[in-house]
Amino acid sequence: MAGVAGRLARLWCSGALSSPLQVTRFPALQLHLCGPAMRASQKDFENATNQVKLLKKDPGNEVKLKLYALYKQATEGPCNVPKPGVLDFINKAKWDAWNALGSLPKETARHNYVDLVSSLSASSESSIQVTPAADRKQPGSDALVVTSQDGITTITLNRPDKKNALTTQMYHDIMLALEAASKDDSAITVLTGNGDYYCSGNDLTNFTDIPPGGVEEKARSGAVLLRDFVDRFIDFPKPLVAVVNGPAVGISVTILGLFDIVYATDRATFHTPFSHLGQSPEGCSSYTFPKIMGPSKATEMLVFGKKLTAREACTQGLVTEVFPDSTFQKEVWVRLKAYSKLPPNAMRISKQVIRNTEKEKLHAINAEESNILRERWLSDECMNAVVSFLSKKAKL
Ligand SMILES: CCCCC/C=C/CC(=O)SCCNC(=O)CCNC(=O)[C@H](O)C(C)(C)COP(=O)(O)OP(=O)(O)OC[C@H]1O[C@@H](n2cnc3c(N)ncnc32)[C@H](O)[C@@H]1OP(=O)(O)O
Repeated sequence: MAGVAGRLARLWCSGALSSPLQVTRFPALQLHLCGPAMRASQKDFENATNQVKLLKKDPGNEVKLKLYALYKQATEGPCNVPKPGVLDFINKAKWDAWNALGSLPKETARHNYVDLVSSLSASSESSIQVTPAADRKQPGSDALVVTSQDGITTITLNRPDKKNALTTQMYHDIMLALEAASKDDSAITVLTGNGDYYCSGNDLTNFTDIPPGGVEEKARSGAVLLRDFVDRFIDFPKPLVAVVNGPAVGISVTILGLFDIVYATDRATFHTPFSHLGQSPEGCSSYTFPKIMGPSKATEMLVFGKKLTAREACTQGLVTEVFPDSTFQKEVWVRLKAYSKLPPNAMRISKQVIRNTEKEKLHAINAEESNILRERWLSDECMNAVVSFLSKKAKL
């Protein structure tokens, strides 16, 4: 906590807060850092110190540390008191945050304090419970719905009439949603589907949208998109949970190996029919599946296209737990709400400890799988399979 607050505060002093999230979340502050200095009066400052006591929402420890540091800097100037001992966690975190402000002038600190309180007051006036996070970029269509509630950001695939097949736009939107979720206040991020399917994988009509550069260009851009998409899952910093509400196909199955928890209804099935489609595994499954379930079970799925029931997938370690369909939603959300109340920083750090050693390897595997698929997409085997599906001659 102290480290995060310290780093934030140092960035703050250096004027280097530049990500879109920070820009939108603290617009007034950003204006102050980047534009001409406007000064807050002593009266504004006193009003802000009163206003802060009236906030309806707890702004969280990181923000409280920032407020503390700015208040001390504004009233006492640079930190010159002795550093508390390492075991005095709270006072040490406060000291770190204050000390990180360095020689920031008192009146700048006063101004930043007023701006911060005013941005907090504005956001705490909202009484809406279920909202897309205020600073989240909205997806480009309603095929993806993103909500935040109870410390959980939920990304819902919302094309039930097409079994939640992933269009090119949806890949982009999911990447945007993950990026926003990685920076928002939620503790946990969930991916789920609306309707009877979780996801039927890549929308096969994506293959019909051929650019002027022809099929080679299509395959090249598809491989770049696939690689970027899977990279977001590899790098996602918070606990990532799949709530598999029904059958899952193709890429929606393979990326499950990059999730931290997979909860499934007993109605779900897991199907990766790559050979049938003239394609090859993606989503790092060529590495994660053999690791999770052993090479021969992975081969049955990824090479022979064996469809697993939810219970089989659970026995093989791909699914964490299976729930009866009748109680699935209720049981899963009760559980996730309880998890979301755990200290978010501790969860994030524990995830890093579990996952970070493999990240480099996963990125390399993702690059390799995407390259191989680029060639597969140009093969007769793949083109014939897509044409068969599109002409309604073949279904899985
Ligand atoms: C950036 C690019 C990255 C690429 C990454 C690569 C990923 C690889 C994969 O994901 S491979 C998996 C591809 N998916 C499939 O092959 C599934 C194809 N769909 C089916 O076989 C069936 O639709 C089904 C088994 C999923 C469901 O069958 P059911 O009979 O229950 O339902 P319908 O077939 O009537 O489906 C309803 C409508 O939905 C359309 N649809 C379903 N899935 C897809 C899909 N993947 N792509 C495109 N369209 C899909 C289906 O055509 C129906 O549409 P209609 O009502 O207009 O007829």
